[in-house]
Amino acid sequence: MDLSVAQGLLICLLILVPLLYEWSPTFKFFCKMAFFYSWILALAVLAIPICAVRGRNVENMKVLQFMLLHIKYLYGIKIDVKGWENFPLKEPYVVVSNHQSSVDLLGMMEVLPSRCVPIAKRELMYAGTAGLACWLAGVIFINRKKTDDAISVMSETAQTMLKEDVRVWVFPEGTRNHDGSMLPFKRGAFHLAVQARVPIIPVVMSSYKDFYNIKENKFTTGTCVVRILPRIDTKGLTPDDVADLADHTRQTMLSTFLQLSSTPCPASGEHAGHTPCSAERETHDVQ
Ligand SMILES: CCCCCC/C=C\CCCCCCCCCC(=O)SCCNC(=O)CCNC(=O)[C@H](O)C(C)(C)COP(=O)(O)OP(=O)(O)OC[C@H]1O[C@@H](n2cnc3c(N)ncnc32)[C@H](O)[C@@H]1OP(=O)(O)O
Ligand SMILES: CCCCCCCC/C=C\CCCCCCCC(=O)OC[C@@H](O)COP(=O)(O)O
Repeated sequence: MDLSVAQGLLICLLILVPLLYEWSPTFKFFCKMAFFYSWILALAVLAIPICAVRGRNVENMKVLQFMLLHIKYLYGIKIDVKGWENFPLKEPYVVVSNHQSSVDLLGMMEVLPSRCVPIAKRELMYAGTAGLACWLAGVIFINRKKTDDAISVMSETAQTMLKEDVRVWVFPEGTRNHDGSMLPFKRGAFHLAVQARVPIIPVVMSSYKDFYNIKENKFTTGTCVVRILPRIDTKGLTPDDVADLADHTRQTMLSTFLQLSSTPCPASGEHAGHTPCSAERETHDVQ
């Protein structure tokens, strides 16, 4: 290509891209998401050799946490954490949290306790450098398509938690949920807590609707409130109690989520397990 044509094209791009970025919310959203994932992949390149020195080790999660903490500043997202005192200082526990989007990574890194590893879908292990960094940091991968395999990994995890003093972070909805509510909870996290006889610490991240909406291609600056709720003990519970434990935890988290997000009452029956939100607001007194 003629040099002057190439220069002309480059100049056009340099002018057009910023203009498009300002004018088209869709383009802006796409750029912000693309940068989010690319930046994480690039940071992982730095993290891998540092983590590799220790080998696969939960202490490496501190390296990832430290390297990811600044991303909220790049995106102008303020994270307001309340309830730090509810994280027990010493013992292992299972953290359960709502899952709206990959942006949850920011809130998660803000409050991730020491020696705490997330349970993630197996596909994440193959996400290039990010997958390798996660593996080195001890992220527990489960195959969601093979329930028996997932259950046996979680049973092994119960042993590991006690033997190696590890905490586990689970998204009990089992998938991302963009609709401003919470899906019914899967039971793995609750079986895990009952098997290991450790408490559950619910963590609720407020709705991103004011600054992030995948359907509307919206990604602006904003504030997310992260609320760490009081522990829910599981001592003396048996597998027969797991369903009630999961329902109780979900009700507590959902009512907190609605309060934090000031979500208007969803139409009844939007998801199985919902109670009218006005009733929830009355019955749950957020700490
Ligand atoms: C610096 C650079 C850094 C670079 C990269 C860094 C990037 C990030 C840093 C790390 C951060 C990573 C963040 C990763 C987040 C990823 C989030 C996710 O991937 S979410 C998706 C994966 N997680 C989950 O799915 C967890 C929740 N799922 C469950 O708990 C499920 O129950 C299950 C997966 C165990 C099984 O699901 P399913 O097949 O759908 O079946 P169910 O209906 O739920 O259960 C079937 C019956 O089995 C019973 N059950 C479940 N678990 C157990 C168990 N452990 N023991 C015994 N029985 C169990 C369950 O009760 C059901 O029986 P029932 O009779 O119906 O009650
Ligand atoms: C050479 C291969 C290149 C692969 C490029 C992959 C790009 C990925 C880049 C970075 C990974 C960042 C990790 C962010 C973690 C976000 C966790 C997340 O949100 O997982 C989704 C999972 O909870 C539920 O998945 P689904 O909603 O069921 O789906």
